Amino acid sequence: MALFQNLLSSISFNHSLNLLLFLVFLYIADFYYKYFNRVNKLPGPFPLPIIGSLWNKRDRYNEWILKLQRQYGDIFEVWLGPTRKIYLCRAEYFDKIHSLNTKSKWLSRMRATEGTFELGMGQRGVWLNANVEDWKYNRHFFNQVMLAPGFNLKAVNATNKMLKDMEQYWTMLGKDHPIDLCKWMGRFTIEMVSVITTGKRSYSLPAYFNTLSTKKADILSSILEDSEYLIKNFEKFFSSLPIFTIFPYYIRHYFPILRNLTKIGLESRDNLHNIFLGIIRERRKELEKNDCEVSNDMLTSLIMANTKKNHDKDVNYDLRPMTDHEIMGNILDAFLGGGGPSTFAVCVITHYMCKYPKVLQKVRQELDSVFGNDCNHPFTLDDLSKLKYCEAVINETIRVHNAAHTVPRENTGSDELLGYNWPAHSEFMLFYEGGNKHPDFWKNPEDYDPDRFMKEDMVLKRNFVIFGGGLRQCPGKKLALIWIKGFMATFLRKYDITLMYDELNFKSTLFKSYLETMNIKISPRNNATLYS
Ligand code: HEM
Repeated sequence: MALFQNLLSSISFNHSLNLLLFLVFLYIADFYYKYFNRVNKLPGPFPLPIIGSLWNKRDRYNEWILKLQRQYGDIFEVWLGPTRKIYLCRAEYFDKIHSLNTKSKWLSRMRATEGTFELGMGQRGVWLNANVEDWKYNRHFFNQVMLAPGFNLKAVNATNKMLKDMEQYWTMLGKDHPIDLCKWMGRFTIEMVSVITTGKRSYSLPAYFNTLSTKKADILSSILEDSEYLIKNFEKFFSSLPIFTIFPYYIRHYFPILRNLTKIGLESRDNLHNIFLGIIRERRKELEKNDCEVSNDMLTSLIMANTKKNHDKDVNYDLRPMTDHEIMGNILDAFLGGGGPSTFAVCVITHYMCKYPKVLQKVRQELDSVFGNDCNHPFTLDDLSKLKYCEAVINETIRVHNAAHTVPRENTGSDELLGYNWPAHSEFMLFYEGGNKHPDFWKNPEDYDPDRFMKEDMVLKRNFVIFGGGLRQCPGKKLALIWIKGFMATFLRKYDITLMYDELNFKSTLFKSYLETMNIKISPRNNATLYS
């Protein structure tokens, strides 16, 4: 130890500087050695050490990638720091990755990082589970719940109820009170995911209402405090996710600012785990005690799956039952996957309905033809299936502004793709937004035109991807459509909406586009102005 201290004290400032310069030189040499010797050299912005290609980025992330697509074509590379990402921007390029083959080498979401493990996601659930076999096991149960008979009906009933509640709170706020649609929809999706996964409300709508009004929702304050606690922990958990996926352990834990954000992420992880493990254990006890009437929420289905108590004839006794931690992983992923993209879709649809009154008029004509004059009539699954023009509006809106503009995938074994041989763990970015706006397949791709989805156009169908594809495609697709169509059916047939801003001020990061806030005002629908 003393020898080491003597050695350190004998190093002069000049020596340290030289050592530092030497290390920087080594880093740069290593970076460019790897760059110039990479396999399958593709075009893309020339990378700089540390920042990679990011020096070239001047726009929102999705807009930058669209620009690179125009410049370099439908397959190019971008360096994020020392990591090479291969961007694919054309629907046919996704085909092999979207395979339905369970033995496919393209089922992994992204390379395992110790950060996602520390956050408790790399080892469980479906979204970031780094072990493909484990992902298959979890995804099997996730699908089973979402495809169960009765699931859609339950989702429709709960959506009707939550949207009515939200409407009541908006009415109580008064007609001049601005409504931050983004925040309200965020709360709505948490209520919905909570009911669907645990069978219980989160009360996040009344809890939010109470923060805005002097009138108070008639719910016990202890319940609302628990609800706010849950929401705040989810917010902290989600916002810390990039820190755990991008920064290595020592930088995350010891670098000022990042250190605090890491601490917040870990605290929220522990709090969420405590909440959900508590709920799971309580439900297990209830189920054991009652030998009960089984409700069809996700939690009960996951606890009962592959147990002797489950008398479902489809049960697969080869698979073992799930542990509490596995169940928790799936439930947390439903919260993680469900809220953001659906909230974004509802907000952007509302925005376009205000900017394109002719489209709104057609939406309302369809809603009126399905629901008649009764503005308060709850919608059924059958009603929603008749809303073909609303579906075209949803498709066109998500085509133009997709919350999930890019999805990552890696190959678990070396394989051929698009004429190149890729070593295992090459990192691909499926840029769905690029495919959905590709000028070879879409006429005037930047125009907002829902009518393009009203024709039987096989070329468009072939080139349109919003929920991903193959075995990893979005399991919440049907649920999201129920929420979004339900929102349109409830609010657009009944209210006129005014935007309290000019431009849609969305943000865009590596994988997602999102809004932080979107203020609107609503007033009862004025048919006279609409059809004049
Ligand atoms: C408009 C709404 C939505 C959009 C645009 C959307 C889009 C996507 C996309 C593009 C993927 C990746 C698919 C792939 O890798 O090919 C995905 C995955 C996923 N989504 Fe959604 N989603 C939406 C709503 C939902 C909802 C409501 C849920 C709630 C259950 C959900 C849960 C998930 C989960 C858990 C995954 C990960 C699946 C896996 O990796 O196996 N999503 N979503």
